[in-house]
Amino acid sequence: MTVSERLQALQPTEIGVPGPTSTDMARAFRSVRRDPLTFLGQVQQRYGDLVSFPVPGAPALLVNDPDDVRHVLQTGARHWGKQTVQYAALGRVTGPGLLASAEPNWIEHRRLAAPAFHHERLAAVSDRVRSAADDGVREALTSSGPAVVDVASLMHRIGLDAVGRALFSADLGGHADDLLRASSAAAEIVVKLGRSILPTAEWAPTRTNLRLRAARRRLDTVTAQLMADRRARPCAPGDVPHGDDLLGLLLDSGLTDPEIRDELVTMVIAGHETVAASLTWTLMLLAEDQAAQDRLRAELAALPGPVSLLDHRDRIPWTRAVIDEALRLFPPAWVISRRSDRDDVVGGVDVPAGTLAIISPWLVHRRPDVWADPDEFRPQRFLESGAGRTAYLPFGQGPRLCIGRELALGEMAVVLGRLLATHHVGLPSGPSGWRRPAPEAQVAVHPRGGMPLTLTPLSGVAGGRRG
Ligand code: HEM
Repeated sequence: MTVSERLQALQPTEIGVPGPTSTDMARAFRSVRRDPLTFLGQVQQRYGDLVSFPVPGAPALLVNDPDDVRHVLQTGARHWGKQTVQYAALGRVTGPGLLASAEPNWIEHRRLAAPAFHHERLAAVSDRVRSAADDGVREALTSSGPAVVDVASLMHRIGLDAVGRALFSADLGGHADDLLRASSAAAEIVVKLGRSILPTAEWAPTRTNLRLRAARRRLDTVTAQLMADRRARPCAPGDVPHGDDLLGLLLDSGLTDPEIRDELVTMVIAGHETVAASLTWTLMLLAEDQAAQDRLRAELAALPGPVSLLDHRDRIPWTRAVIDEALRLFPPAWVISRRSDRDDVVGGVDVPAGTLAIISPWLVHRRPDVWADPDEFRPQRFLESGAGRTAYLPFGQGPRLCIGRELALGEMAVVLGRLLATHHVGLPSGPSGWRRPAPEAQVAVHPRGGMPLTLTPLSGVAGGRRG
């Protein structure tokens, strides 16, 4: 039976919610796989805020209304867990680490990891994140004149380095290439598995399984090395035995080595792909909007010292508004899924236990009833009180809210601060010949084919633009 025939044979559970039929899905199969963001947008436009997809067994619903989203992720969260294809696929790389875990003991792991993300801890690692940004910029930008640079790959490198230095106190330099390759390969396979409608057995020697195993082996080697290096490190009397960063906390927590490995891999994958993607889109938006870029540079230059991981909280409102708006337009986590463990009501409709809820921040953030001119880049809206906050979830909502939120927002401000203090960001072909790279929904939303932007040292910018 072909994929198309299998799709047509699916028997959805009828719950009286409109949505595409099996035949529609079979016809759209290729475009769904190629560009799920456009497909979801079209489906929402056609069928409304609650859309049913034809999958076998329990219903699958696209949930768009902000109140319904809050019900699934927050108020009713106890009964909407992570037993979904999306997280099962991720779990094949990260194991039951914090992000993929569908287990009730997830909360214990969260409590163990939380101190590594507390404010005092973030304040203490600001210097390290700054160094990661400085080193990345220095290595990549050696030219004294304008250079067209793929900022997507530059931000990947800096994002990975920053996570390593902030959470493992480790310069991942020696491992960076290996980790980048392994985590990108793993991420690509996770996406493929997550979209596959025909599950393959994990043991089967398929090309995907073999590549996944190779990526896992590389991730295992690097994390084992990180643990061994830390255990071998001498500890001064009175010090926390293995250090007070995330790696130290985990090593002293009583978790087993495989459990620690799962958390480390989770942080590497969750922590660098997302931040790198957010920074990439933010830089594109700033290259398109020179006034916003100048204002951000001026705000950061007016700080009494270098940008810290906590400044985004209240000291740099414009920079924070730019970041918030970039995360609205390009939320890296474009889809969040949950499955109910009991009968429930969503959007006024009775849904049975086992219902799958698909929530797309990409769609919620573009609701014209909440966000005026939703496709426009207008950071100012975040300076106006209460603007659209109920329909804003780049970091999720409820108990599974991103644990790395503060670190990510701080990192973005620090990296933007360091890069824009020395460089002007522009469009390679000038505004008239510029076409945005298409957003591609992978584990995070990345620009297809990279993001070439022109970076010019400030001394070399025409008119002597200064930060
Ligand atoms: C701009 C950057 C980031 C974005 C947009 C983002 C987005 C998200 C979202 C939407 C969730 C919730 C997923 C769900 O509810 O199913 C999440 C969870 C999570 N994120 Fe992030 N994230 C970012 C940065 C980070 C960083 C820097 C780290 C760590 C280094 C991190 C680690 C995690 C973990 C461990 C979870 C699972 C938390 C739990 O379930 O208890 N994230 N993130």
